[in-house]
Amino acid sequence: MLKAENVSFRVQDKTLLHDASVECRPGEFTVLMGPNGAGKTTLLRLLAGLYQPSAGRVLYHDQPLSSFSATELAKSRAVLSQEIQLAFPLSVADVVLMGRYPHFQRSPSAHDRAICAQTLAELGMSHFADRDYSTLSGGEAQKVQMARVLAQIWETPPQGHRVLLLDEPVSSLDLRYQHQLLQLARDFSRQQAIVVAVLHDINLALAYADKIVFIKEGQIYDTLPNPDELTAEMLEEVFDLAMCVITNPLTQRPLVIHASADMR
Ligand SMILES: Nc1ncnc2c1ncn2[C@@H]1O[C@H](COP(=O)(O)OP(=O)(O)OP(=O)(O)O)[C@@H](O)[C@H]1O
Repeated sequence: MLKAENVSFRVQDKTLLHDASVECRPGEFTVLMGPNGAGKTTLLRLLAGLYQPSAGRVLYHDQPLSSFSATELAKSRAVLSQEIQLAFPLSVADVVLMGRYPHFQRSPSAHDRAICAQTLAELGMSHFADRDYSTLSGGEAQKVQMARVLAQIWETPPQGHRVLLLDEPVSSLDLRYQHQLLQLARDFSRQQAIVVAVLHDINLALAYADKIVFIKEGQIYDTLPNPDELTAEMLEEVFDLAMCVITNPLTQRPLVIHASADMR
């Protein structure tokens, strides 16, 4: 279990997140949603241990996240950030291999390379292995970064569960790959991994999330353990848009349609 207990995060005199509590369980795909600047990335980075809470605590397997060493964490917790810039030229294969850095000393084993080849294949990117990463399109680069984080936590550690934290992982992907990547993330959670993703598309969240956490103005507005119970009223409050929840004729699941705030 990965758990935030009453966490707050302040920078100088500004509170970016206030008193947030969330529980992310193995086997579960949790989605964080909310308006721009609400605090989603801040919460994800707190869950990752990349930020230290100003108040409250983050627990991983019932122990403070801060009690784990960086190397220990890197073997079981991977983070896909929004913008990734490389300072020097690398091939796609080398970028994916970066995910294996916590697992080898001087040079990667055949096993490390095999895992990287497999994750690149999972993302349909094998044929890009030798390409200069800097020449990739935004969507291609996003798929390669997903292959990198999957390679990092491909194997379950002897104790505990793997944690995959994804910040807007489909922002550059076409519709088909948005579904493919989220399917992959959900399948990954089903191997008893903890998966948390920040998404902006409520319909994708509804299609893939086991739990949706809504964040607004630096606070958790609501947590929906069953996304099918989503109401238009709640969405209107969070996003300040006119919303309607209908049934998707293709899936028979809830589908959200929206219009400008003037329609409310
Ligand atoms: N280092 C910082 N100093 C001051 N303000 C910051 C800092 N980092 C983030 N913020 C502010 O904190 C707020 C929350 O940021 P965060 O990145 O968590 O939002 P978000 O919900 O992920 O937004 P988006 O949907 O736009 O990505 C924003 O208003 C942001 O400008």
